[in-house]
Amino acid sequence: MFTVIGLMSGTSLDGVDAAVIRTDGERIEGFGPDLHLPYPAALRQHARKILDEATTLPPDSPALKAVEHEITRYHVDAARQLQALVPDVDLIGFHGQTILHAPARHHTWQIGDAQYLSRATGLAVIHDFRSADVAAGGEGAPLVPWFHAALLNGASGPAAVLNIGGVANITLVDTDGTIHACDTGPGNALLDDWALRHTGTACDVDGKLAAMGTVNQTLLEDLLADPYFARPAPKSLDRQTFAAALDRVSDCTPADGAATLAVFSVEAIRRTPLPARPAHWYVCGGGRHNPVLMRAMRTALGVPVEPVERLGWNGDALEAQCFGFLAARSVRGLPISAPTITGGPDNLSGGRLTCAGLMPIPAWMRNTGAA
Ligand SMILES: Nc1ncnc2c1ncn2[C@@H]1O[C@H](COP(=O)(O)OP(=O)(O)OP(=O)(O)O)[C@@H](O)[C@H]1O
Ligand SMILES: CC(=O)N[C@H]1[C@@H]2OC[C@@H](O2)[C@@H](O)[C@@H]1O[C@H](C)C(=O)O
Repeated sequence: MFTVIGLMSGTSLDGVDAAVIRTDGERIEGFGPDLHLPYPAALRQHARKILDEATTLPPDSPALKAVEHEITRYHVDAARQLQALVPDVDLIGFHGQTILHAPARHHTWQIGDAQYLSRATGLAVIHDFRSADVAAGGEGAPLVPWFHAALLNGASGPAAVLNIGGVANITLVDTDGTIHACDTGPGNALLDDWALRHTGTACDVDGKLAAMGTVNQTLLEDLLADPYFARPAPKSLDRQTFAAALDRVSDCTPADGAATLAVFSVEAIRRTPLPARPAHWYVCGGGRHNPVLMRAMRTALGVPVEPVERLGWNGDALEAQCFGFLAARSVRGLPISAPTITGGPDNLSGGRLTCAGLMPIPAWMRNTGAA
């Protein structure tokens, strides 16, 4: 068993989620403390600019390097806070910040300085989780399904775990244990951008704006006509894939636009082609705090839709815990992707190990022969 700190900064660009997990990458012995370190507004803006320009940015761009350093600094801070609470951590799983995801061009780009994180914490860091699968022809996302399946621990299916982050993704564990997954469509990202544009707040807090609006059905069907939604899984998205939807709803009132974008996310979930209809949906990610999204999903799906807390899970820390879990899988050479999850050719391991400078070889590395 390893004690691992998992670090995740998602597509919402809202900050770092950090969590401690005890796991061997197969079984989960337990969880330690978790925390969220929000990015200040200026860093969000800078990171957003990098993300918007990522298709043309050279990797050595000074602006990119500055944002990468600043983002890593928050990860260092988060990891150190957890180290102060849990002194015997073995390693770190560090997702980094996705600024571009283009698997069709064999490219996925997470920024973050693993050397700096390793040096500052004295710990070995597993990072770059997605590129091995993308290089092999897979989508490189979503990667959370192995973790969802381990948490479900053979519970009778078919059950769906839905993450509503900036992008939304689903894991379906079928009755025979097969894990199916894909990104379903937008999650909160469009709503966040719309809310920022019209209210100056980073998100539509508690869905208050959307709740006052009426869905524009013509626009909604127009948005859902995108071929992505009919494509079978596995499939994955960049945060900006549906950014043009904001222009398409630009003539709506702020409230109607928010209502239409909220139902866009929900209908994209409902229309996702799945091999089995889930009898139960468990929801994690920030979108489960939005009552408009949750209400619309209950109406659209017609089966129980509940936050993952119903299963005793922590829906805000789940992705951070996941990258701790995947780090443990990585050091053991276990798969973190699979053909039914990311569409790659095989069950593949992934992640890269970075140890800063002359750090003493950790005990776990001697035991696993990974050194
Ligand atoms: N009270 C709330 N009301 C409405 N929306 C909320 C609320 N709380 C959180 N959110 C939404 O949740 C988002 C953050 O969700 P989360 O942290 O799961 O995203 P992420 O991990 O960055 O994304 P991804 O999973 O795509 O990487 C916020 O940007 C916001 O849109
Ligand atoms: C490329 C990338 O960072 N994708 C994220 C994003 O955020 C949600 C969805 O799109 C998911 O595919 C993935 O994150 C989770 C943690 C995953 O890999 O499972």
